[in-house]
Amino acid sequence: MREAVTGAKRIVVKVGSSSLTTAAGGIDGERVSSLVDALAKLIDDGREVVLVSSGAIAAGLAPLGLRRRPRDLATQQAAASVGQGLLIGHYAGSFARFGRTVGQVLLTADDVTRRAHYRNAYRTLRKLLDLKAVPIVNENDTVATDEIRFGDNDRLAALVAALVEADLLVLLSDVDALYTGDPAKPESRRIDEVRGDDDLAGVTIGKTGKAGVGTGGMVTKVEAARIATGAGIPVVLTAAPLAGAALAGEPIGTFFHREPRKPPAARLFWLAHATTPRGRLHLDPGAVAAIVVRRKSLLPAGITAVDGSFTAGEPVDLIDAGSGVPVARGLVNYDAVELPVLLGRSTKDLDPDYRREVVHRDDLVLL
Ligand SMILES: Nc1ncnc2c1ncn2[C@@H]1O[C@H](COP(=O)(O)OP(=O)(O)O)[C@@H](O)[C@H]1O
Ligand SMILES: N[C@@H](CCC(=O)OP(=O)(O)O)C(=O)O
Repeated sequence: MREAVTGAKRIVVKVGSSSLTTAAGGIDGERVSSLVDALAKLIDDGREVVLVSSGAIAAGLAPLGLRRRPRDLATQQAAASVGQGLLIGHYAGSFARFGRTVGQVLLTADDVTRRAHYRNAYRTLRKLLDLKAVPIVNENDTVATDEIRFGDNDRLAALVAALVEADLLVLLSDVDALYTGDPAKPESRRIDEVRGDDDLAGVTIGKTGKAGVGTGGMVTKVEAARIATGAGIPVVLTAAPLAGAALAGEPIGTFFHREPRKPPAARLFWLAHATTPRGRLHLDPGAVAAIVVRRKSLLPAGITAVDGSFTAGEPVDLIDAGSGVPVARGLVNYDAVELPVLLGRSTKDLDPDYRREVVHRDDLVLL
């Protein structure tokens, strides 16, 4: 188990807002420095580190005279816009102590789901690592709208780990491990390892901690751990001040074992876990079998109905019309308004402009 930690060559480390800010608001320079100390040591040991850091919104509060985390998206975005620069400034200064350069990478889920964007994001991260710079990733808060937003960075970190094919994901928070219930309650017990969903049965996974600056609480951390372990990447969850010890292989925090089965391609992971479908295509039984069993592309002939308003290139869910259950998600090749006249029609009867697949098999992930 600890070998998975000490032997990991490429590591994605995610740190939450609650671990970076002072009680009064604003970035806590000392906490940033001690995290950077631990990460710089890893890099000096020849490991590759991608940091996913929250904290932009929290860092922007004090300079804007905001007393608490705003609820509305526009003010959160303004705070993130002010705070992101400050946050990166802190990291740049702190990594400079070790002669290391940092690179800011701001991502939205939509960016990374489309094939060309995905390749681009991967290339940028890969090149930063090759150039021995430390990529520091955050959600692109100023442009992400409510519908497409992660909000928390836990799932983003899991998807970045899949994107860079990391050997390990480390989730750092203000709590030292996953507990069986609210860690403030004396009856809650620490969970050392999680092998699968059975180990989570009976665990009360709660919302954010007392700091009030985090977003997802344990819910999104456990979800992130599921996504990463499903992509074949083990996860360590612990408190930020314990990062160095945990990464040195000490039995600290909660270790989530990776799943043994072969994961789907990383881009499709983003499609399944990071996107919000813009519409639904209802499929007849033949089309469901073609997609689920034979892993074919979706053609107009098997679609019985369409709902939602989407444009070509956006994510849609493919629904088994019989049961109403979503069976797959894919990037659609047509606008919603183009589809009704094509439904149920054989491809050879269609105008040549409309002979392309509705969803190509390479852009499909089973749910
Ligand atoms: N079962 C649990 N085990 C551990 N922590 C939990 C649990 N349920 C809820 N929490 C809370 O989740 C908080 C961490 O989430 P959050 O505040 O979003 O942090 P971050 O900013 O690091 O993402 C902890 O402070 C803890 O109070
Ligand atoms: N992108 C946002 C993340 C928001 C947030 O609070 O995330 P987290 O602390 O990881 O639950 C930010 O930088 O403020």
